[in-house]
Amino acid sequence: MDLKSNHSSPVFTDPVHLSKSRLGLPSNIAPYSTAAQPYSSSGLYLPIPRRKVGKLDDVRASGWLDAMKSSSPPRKKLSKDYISESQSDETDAAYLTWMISYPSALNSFHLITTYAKCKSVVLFLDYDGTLSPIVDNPDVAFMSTAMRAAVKKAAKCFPTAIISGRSHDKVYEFVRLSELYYAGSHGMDIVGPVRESESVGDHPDCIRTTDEQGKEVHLFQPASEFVPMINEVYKSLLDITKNIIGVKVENNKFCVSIHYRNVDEKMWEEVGKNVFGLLKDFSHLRVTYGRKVLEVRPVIDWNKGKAVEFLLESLGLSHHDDVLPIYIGDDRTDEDAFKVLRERNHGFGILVSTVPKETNAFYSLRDPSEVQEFLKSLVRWKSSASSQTEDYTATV
Ligand SMILES: O=P(O)(O)OC[C@H]1O[C@H](O[C@H]2O[C@H](CO)[C@@H](O)[C@H](O)[C@H]2O)[C@H](O)[C@@H](O)[C@@H]1O
Repeated sequence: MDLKSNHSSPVFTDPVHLSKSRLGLPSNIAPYSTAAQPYSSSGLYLPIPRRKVGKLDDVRASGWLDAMKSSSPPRKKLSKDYISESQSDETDAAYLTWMISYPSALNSFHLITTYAKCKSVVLFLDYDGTLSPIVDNPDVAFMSTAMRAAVKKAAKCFPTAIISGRSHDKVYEFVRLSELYYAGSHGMDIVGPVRESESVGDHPDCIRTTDEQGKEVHLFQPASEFVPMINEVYKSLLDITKNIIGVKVENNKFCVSIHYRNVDEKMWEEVGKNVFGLLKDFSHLRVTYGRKVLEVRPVIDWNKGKAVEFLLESLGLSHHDDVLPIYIGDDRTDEDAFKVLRERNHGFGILVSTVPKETNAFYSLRDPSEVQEFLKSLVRWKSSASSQTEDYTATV
């Protein structure tokens, strides 16, 4: 997608200054807070403050190796192949127990649609591990044709957005559906719809431009000032990790991913030492943890949860009780979005996982094939609900 941009984004925003301006975004999200506050329709600029610097991230100061391990649980399929039957039964029992708290969204489908009745569903979908299976080489994490068809049909029924850690362009290349909204780089690269009635476009970090198809869109890049720094760190990371077999460094425009999936576990510490060692010189960058990946990103209070709020607002769906946002994701970074929905008591998250995990989601699905089934079920439900309404209208 070739987006023409000539705007430089003031990331180091002053919340006091911002609070004087207007935007239809939640105004009362406290600076430095990751928790969403109740919505106020008054609508002021959403401050995007830097998180406090000078203080190391909790896991950055110690325990990053544990965090690298715990964010990367072994794949169930592998463990089933290699562990004894009794261990496997134990794993299944633990999963079943976990599912009491996080029931399958497929088994709970009737309950979900009963709740969704008369509400407008909005879909937020993570990409890797949700729409495409996790594979060793991130460059070939393609989604299946069947999944693309399911997402396309879902997008015909419900506003649908992809929220990914990958750069906007890369995730768009994989998904290739122009009817969706995209938030790349963990929400730091959003292409959203233009709605004349909304004031989202007045935000200083938001520009109006055209996409590849010539469609008018809002481009929101709250971390654009970090691009030179991210490029510098990307180059340094390539250099300092070049002798660690299996490391892959990926430039995601507003963040950098350092993959250790193909690195011998004995060398994970070496990977961490290099990354955290380098970041000592970059106090405006921090690290988050994904599935066998460390992600270096700017120290701004922006994440997938904020991206969900931004998109809901762009769509004019933020303050409606009859809107039901559903977010499906598999990663730690998706927890920010699950948390926002849970705390606002507005919609719910569905965690994709084959292993029990602590989560802010309400429901679970095992893998992308179940995600596909869930999307297809939603489309069937929507179509039958619409035809029932049509029948009723024809009768009266
Ligand atoms: O937010 P997402 O769309 O889930 O993106 C998160 C990261 O996904 C990718 O890495 C993950 O998937 C790879 C392909 O299956 C896998 O090899 C890797 O181990 C996973 O961490 C992507 O490459 C990253 O840039 C994203 O940040």
